[in-house]
Amino acid sequence: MFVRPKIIPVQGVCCKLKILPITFLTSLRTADAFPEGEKRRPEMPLLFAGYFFTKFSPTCGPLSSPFRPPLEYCRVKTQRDAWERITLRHWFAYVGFVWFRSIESLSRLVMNMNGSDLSKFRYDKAIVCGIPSSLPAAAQRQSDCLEPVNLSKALNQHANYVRALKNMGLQVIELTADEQYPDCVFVEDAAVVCGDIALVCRLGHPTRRGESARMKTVLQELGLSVEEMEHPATLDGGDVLFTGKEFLVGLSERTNEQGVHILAETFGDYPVTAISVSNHLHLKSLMSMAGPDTVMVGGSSEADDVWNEVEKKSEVQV
Ligand SMILES: CN(C)C(=N)NCCC[C@H](N)C(=O)O
Repeated sequence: MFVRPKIIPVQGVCCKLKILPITFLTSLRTADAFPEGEKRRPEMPLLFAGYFFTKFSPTCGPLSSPFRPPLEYCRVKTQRDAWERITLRHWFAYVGFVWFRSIESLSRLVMNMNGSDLSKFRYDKAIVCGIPSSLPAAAQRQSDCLEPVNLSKALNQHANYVRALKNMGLQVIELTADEQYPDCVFVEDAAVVCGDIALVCRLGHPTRRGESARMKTVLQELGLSVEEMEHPATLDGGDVLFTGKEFLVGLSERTNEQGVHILAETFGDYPVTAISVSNHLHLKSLMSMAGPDTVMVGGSSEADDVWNEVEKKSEVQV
């Protein structure tokens, strides 16, 4: 089942020819991403149509605006949905190869068309930290009844993770495990990096605050412009979801309003929106980016509530 796109009359022959098959395919894929019973978004095909209209025909710009959806991100529930949505872009790129004899030029066009600048997600370095043997006994847990951490399994998973990062061509900066800090493996909490700016966090849990000092030195050595958060602000990187267009920041047990405020000051080029998170550790325990403009959201009712708040508050709305 999918929602049949409404084709808006448009001036310009070349525009009409290119738009039809692409709009059709888009509507099919969009409907796939929303399981039976979930609210359909008939406006999505129109969004794509709208972009084609504005990009291909100078005469039809104003037509596109009333049909834009309230939020530019697409919510997916599984990796398969995310993959399908992203393959759609590859399909565009393939068509581009045939039409333009240059994948580069069309993929650039597709990115502009969707307003997503993929360069914001193109990384060349990754920082990781080893797992200390103190983790199973002393790391913070959300509940005492959780299954104990299996250290050898964790070490094995971590080694695979580092290998995967290296295979992607990233330069991997490997920090040694610090036994003083049982949670030090979760490096993403200690700093937020965007472009050439790094914000060293004051972590929300007092047992983790000391992790920031080493991270600060590493980021400075990488030549980034480093800012540091001070008392009373707290923020864990796990609460920070960068979509490429804005920051969504969980207000949680670990991240307070002052922390959100400092993040907004530090990364002034982007809108920053606070989202309430309760019953879960971080915003990114509930959702994460799965591709350009594609957010993977958990299936729990808490994840639904938090996503609803994102829909209401996100700055990337028209
Ligand atoms: C989104 N995630 C998973 C994170 N960014 N960090 C998890 C930190 C877990 C650690 N035991 C703690 O309680 O701090």
